[in-house]
Amino acid sequence: MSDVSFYDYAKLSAEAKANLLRRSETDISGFIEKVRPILEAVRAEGDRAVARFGRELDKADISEDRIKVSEAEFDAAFKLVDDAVIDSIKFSIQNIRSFHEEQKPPAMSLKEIRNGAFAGDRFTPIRSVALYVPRGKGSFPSVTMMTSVPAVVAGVPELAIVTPPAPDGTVDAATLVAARLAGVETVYKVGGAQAVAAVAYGTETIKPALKIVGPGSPWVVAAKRSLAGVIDTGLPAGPSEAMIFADDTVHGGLAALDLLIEAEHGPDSSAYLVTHSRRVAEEALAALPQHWARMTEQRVAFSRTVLSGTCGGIVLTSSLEESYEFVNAFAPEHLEILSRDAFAHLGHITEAAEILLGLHTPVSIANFCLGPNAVLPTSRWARTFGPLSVTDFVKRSSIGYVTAPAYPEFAEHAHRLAVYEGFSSHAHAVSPVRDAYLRGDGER
Ligand SMILES: NC(=O)c1ccc[n+]([C@@H]2O[C@H](COP(=O)([O-])OP(=O)(O)OC[C@H]3O[C@@H](n4cnc5c(N)ncnc54)[C@H](O)[C@@H]3O)[C@@H](O)[C@H]2O)c1
Ligand SMILES: N[C@H](CO)Cc1c[nH]c[nH+]1
Ligand SMILES: [Zn+2]
Repeated sequence: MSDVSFYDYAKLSAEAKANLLRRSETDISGFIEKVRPILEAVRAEGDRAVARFGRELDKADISEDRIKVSEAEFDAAFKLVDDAVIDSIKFSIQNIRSFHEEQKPPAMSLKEIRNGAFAGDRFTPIRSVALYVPRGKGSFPSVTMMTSVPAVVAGVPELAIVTPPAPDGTVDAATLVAARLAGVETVYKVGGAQAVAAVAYGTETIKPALKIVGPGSPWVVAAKRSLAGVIDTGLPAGPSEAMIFADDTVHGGLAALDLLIEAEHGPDSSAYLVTHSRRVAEEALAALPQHWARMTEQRVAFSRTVLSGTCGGIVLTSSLEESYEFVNAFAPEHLEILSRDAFAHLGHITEAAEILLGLHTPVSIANFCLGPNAVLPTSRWARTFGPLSVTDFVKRSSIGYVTAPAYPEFAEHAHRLAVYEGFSSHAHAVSPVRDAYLRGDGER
């Protein structure tokens, strides 16, 4: 297909290579401006603004008294969703739970640092967390599972899902089923920037939360960035992105098949095939029309936009080393290593949020049901952030305990350093003044 962006990597200038690293959300300043009045209205008017934006932006039949999903709506959802889909949700939740249980830190660990002096960590759940489940260019029971399961494993006592209402004023039925099966009781019908504001400030119906996690459109990303001083906004998860790394042991048609997985999310997705094999690149180009012929019109349009634009396409390198270089520079959200010897490449890749190995681990399996979390950092944040995990739902306190026999040695060193730094009270607290109190004859 001539309208697919094709890059001969070795021939690109440094500037052109840098341009390949851009994402649609790289410049989000326009959205920041546009969400400001939404955030302000929710802060000032609460439920009234939430319902109004639901009607205006989601075109939903929604009023202030129907923002919270009722028990009757949960019951109806279980009747609406096909039994086979409920089975798949249960299969996925089992795997996601099994994976995340391994991440649960011990409630407390103490190490004897020196004789009689102990130090360690204690982990306690964050008191309240909101889980953002998108619904615009798709419905996402999968995101419900990926956010809810680690939160429940962590033991967060106050959990609530926020998700946009559909035009008939309902929440996606499978999202409600997944929420209940994962152990989340509360769901609010609010999405976009107004959802982030509602859980940051609280409204008459919606309880404020300490943190919000979950991926979303640029509206959600912009609202999170704007309210980062009010609520903990967790790892930055924006529009989906994937890179398919293929060596010369695979068919390019298979690489094209997997390239389309994340390219179909929306026009703002990013999706690249990188290969040093011209045969693979040409087979991929030739296969795309066959794959498009099997897709829905909307998904063809999204993926064509992505693959023909500046955030997607095929990158032909001159060597495996150059392919590794491009992957690491891009730091993708999802990476497939499509090779009959995938483990041979793994050691060369350091910057990717999720690395899927071999011919039988397409992104789809990881998106839905393998177990690792599919809420992942986008926009090159994989260079410093990891996937959503149980640790995102707990906070760590340091614990220290010095016994009487260990105290004198520590006091001596602390006193010396306090004097050096010029802190007189710090020094007095570990001086003979303290010793007098400890003996029981302190100053009166
Ligand atoms: N990183 C991840 O783990 C991950 C997982 C799943 C999905 N995603 C990404 O999340 C995103 C989901 O986006 P989506 O659109 O499907 O759902 P969304 O829920 O994030 O966004 C839809 C909401 O945006 C708001 N909105 C839409 N148009 C607006 C306008 N003109 N003005 C103000 N607000 C407006 C509306 O309130 C609407 O409810 C996609 O980019 C997808 O690729 C990422
Ligand atoms: N690809 C998304 C994460 O970037 C997850 C997902 C859910 N459903 C489909 N895809
Ligand atoms: Zn996906």
